[in-house]
Amino acid sequence: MKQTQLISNTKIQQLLNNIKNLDYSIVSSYLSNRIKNYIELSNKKGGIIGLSGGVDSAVTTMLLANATKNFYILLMPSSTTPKKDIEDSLEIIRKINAENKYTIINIDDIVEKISYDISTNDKLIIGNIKARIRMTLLYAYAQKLNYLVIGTGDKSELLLGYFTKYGDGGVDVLPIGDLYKTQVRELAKYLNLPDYIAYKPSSPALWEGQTAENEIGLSYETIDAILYLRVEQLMTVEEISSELNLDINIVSKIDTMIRQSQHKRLPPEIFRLSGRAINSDWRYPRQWT
Ligand SMILES: Nc1ncnc2c1ncn2[C@@H]1O[C@H](COP(=O)(O)OP(=O)(O)OC[C@H]2O[C@@H]([n+]3cccc(C(=O)O)c3)[C@H](O)[C@@H]2O)[C@@H](O)[C@H]1O
Ligand SMILES: Nc1ncnc2c1ncn2[C@@H]1O[C@H](COP(=O)(O)OP(=O)(O)OP(=O)(O)O)[C@@H](O)[C@H]1O
Ligand SMILES: [Mg+2]
Repeated sequence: MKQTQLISNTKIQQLLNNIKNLDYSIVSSYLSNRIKNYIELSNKKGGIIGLSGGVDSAVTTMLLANATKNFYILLMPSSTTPKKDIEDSLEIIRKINAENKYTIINIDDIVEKISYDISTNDKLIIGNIKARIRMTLLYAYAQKLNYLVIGTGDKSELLLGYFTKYGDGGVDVLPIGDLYKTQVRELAKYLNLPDYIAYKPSSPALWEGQTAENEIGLSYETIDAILYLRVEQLMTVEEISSELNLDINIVSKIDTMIRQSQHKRLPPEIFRLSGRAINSDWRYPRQWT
């Protein structure tokens, strides 16, 4: 089915109107407060963030700047970063008066060195290396400043596993991790970000011309409608297909992506030998506190 057909699907549009219908003033102040508290509870001084010029990092940067004056921003362009994304990032930095709180580090040399050493020109492998180099730089800066690494993943990407494991997924906290992409765009508008950022087509920019919707093969409108019915309403794949008038293979594809990316959302599996294996359920015992 063509994407235009999917976007003009009125059932999807109606559902999206519901999904988007949040009080963004409350969402915004709640999330900034949570960032502030989380930094304090972690005994850290502030937060560091990678700003790409995309809507997720733009929104999270605004929330961080509203949470604390102790924030720092890294721009880490590579040869595949569009110039416009760097300009848009600098525009956001001006908007929040953070001209003395950012650094630009071009990652091309490091990427080239690693790609050469492992003899690869595979765009996916190199793309994931880029994401992990950015993570490495953010953690180095975080330690230098005694800050936390503030992640930018949204609920749609987290559910689909559309991120690099231990790359952009390697962060300390995910402030917008419970907002679908379509909700993040609404929050961007509430935060007075310009439309060209709020509605910028999502792209990891890991290779030239890459866009999330092309790589996944569906629009975020369709993705979010399916995710919402599957995750919040617990509907079956068949029910969603009939509810949204969508080919069952499309719904199945999203369902499979959620299932196959579970490992990215959890700490590494530990093979249990004792009664107290330190797996994802384990918490230190209450009596310790
Ligand atoms: N069942 C399993 N249990 C435990 N580990 C498992 C596993 N299956 C794979 N793995 C491990 O996971 C690795 C694959 O995961 P990963 O390395 O992430 O690689 P992969 O999922 O193949 O690629 C990352 C995807 O995320 C997209 N991305 C990346 C970065 C940023 C953004 C963005 O939106 O900005 C999007 C990127 O375009 C690409 O489509 C495997 O090489 C393997 O090591
Ligand atoms: N050139 C870059 N400079 C700094 N950080 C970057 C850069 N590219 C990616 N990142 C970091 O990796 C994160 C993941 O990228 P991703 O493309 O998912 O997010 P986004 O660009 O903020 O929004 P969108 O998903 O809509 O494109 C970014 O939010 C940002 O924190
Ligand atoms: Mg992007």
